[in-house]
Amino acid sequence: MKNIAIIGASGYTGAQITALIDNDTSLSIQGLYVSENSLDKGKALAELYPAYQQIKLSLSPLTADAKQSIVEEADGVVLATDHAVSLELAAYFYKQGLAVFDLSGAYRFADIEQYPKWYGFEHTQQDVLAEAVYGLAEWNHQQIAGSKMIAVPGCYPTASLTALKPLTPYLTDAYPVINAVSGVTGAGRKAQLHTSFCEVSLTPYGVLGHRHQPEIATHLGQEVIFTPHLGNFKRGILATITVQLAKGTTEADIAKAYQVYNDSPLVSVLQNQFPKVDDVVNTPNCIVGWKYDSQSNYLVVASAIDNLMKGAASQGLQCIKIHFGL
Ligand SMILES: NC(=O)C1=CN([C@@H]2O[C@H](COP(=O)(O)OP(=O)(O)OC[C@H]3O[C@@H](n4cnc5c(N)ncnc54)[C@H](OP(=O)(O)O)[C@@H]3O)[C@@H](O)[C@H]2O)C=CC1
Ligand SMILES: CC(=O)N[C@@H](CCC(=O)OP(=O)(O)O)C(=O)O
Repeated sequence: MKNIAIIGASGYTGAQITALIDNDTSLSIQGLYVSENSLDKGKALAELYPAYQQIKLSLSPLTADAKQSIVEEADGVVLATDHAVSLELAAYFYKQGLAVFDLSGAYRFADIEQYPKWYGFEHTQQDVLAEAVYGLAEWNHQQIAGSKMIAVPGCYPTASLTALKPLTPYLTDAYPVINAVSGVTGAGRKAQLHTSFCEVSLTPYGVLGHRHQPEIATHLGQEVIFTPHLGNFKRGILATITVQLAKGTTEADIAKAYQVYNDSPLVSVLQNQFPKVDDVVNTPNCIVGWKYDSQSNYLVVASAIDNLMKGAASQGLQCIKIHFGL
C-alpha cells in the first residue's frame, strides 16, 4: 500500500485523481491540500463535489507543518497545481525523497531555455529538472519506473502523441497538422471571463503559439502545426491530425505500426472509423481512428481522450502504479 498526498485537490484534475486513488485498493490518501489562504481550506471535498460523497476527507491548507507531515507520512505526492506552484513544490518534495507526480508543465521540457518563452518563468530547479522523465505511460514505462520526478504530459500532447508516435518511421519533413478541440474543464476550475457560460463558443486560440506545440514536437522528435480550439462542452478532447507520410508507405505499414498498442488495454485503434468525444468521457481510454490515401500518402488520424482522465488524472494514476510497481 502506497500513501499519496494530493496538492491542489479542490481543482478539476486534483479532485479527479483523488477519486481515482480513493477507489484503488493498492493506494491510500495521506491528505488533500489547497493553498494556505484558500477559500476552500477546511471544507470537505464532497462539499465542493457532491458526486464524491464516498470521500470523507477535507481540504487542508498547505502550511509548513502540513509539508512536514507529507514528508514523514507519504510515499508520493501528486501536484495538481499551476506550473509556477509545481516548480517549487516538486523540487521541495523530490529533495525530501518523495516520488513526485506533477500534472503541470513545469518539468516537461528537458531544455531549461524553453521555460521563459513558453511558461513565462526562469526554471530555478536545474538539478531536479535533470532527473525528470516524461510520463507518457504507454511509451515511457521504464523511465517512469526509474525516476522519482515524473512530469505527467499535457492533455493535448497526450492525445496527439498517442496518435503520432507509432508513425515516426514514416514521417518526413512535412509537419503534421493537428487541430484539436477541448472541453472547458481543460482551463481549470478558477473563474475566467473566456470560460464563462455565455462566452464559450467554438473558436481557435493560442494559434501558432500554444505551449503544447513545442511539448508535442519535443516528445515526437518532429515539428508540428498545432491549433487548439475551445468547444462548448465540459470534458474531452478530439485531436484530428493530417499528415503526409513518406512515399511508398502502405496501409499495411500503418496498421502494423499501430499494433504497438496491442498490449495496451487503454488505447484502441480503429481503421476507417473515428472516435467521438463521448466515447471516452469519464474513462481512462484513448481511442484512435485513421484513414489513409495511398495515392497522395495523406493520413488523417483522430485521437479522443478525456482531458481530466487520460489527459491528466488517470495518466497520473498510471504513472503512480508503474512507478511503484503496483
Ligand atoms: N484541466 C485539465 O484538463 C488539465 C490540467 N493540467 C494541469 O494540471 C494542473 C492543475 O489543473 P486544474 O486542475 O485544471 O487547475 P484548477 O485551477 O482547477 O486547480 C488548481 C488547484 O491548485 C490549488 N492551488 C493553487 N495555488 C496553490 C498553492 N500555492 N499551493 C497549493 N495548492 C494551490 C487550487 O486551490 P486554491 O486556489 O483554493 O488553493 C486548486 O485546488 C495545472 O498545472 C494544469 O495546467 C494538465 C492536464 C489537463
Ligand atoms: C481548454 C484549455 O484551456 N486547455 C488548457 C490545456 C490544459 C492542459 O493540458 O494543461 P497543461 O497546462 O498542464 O499543459 C490550455 O490550453 O491551456
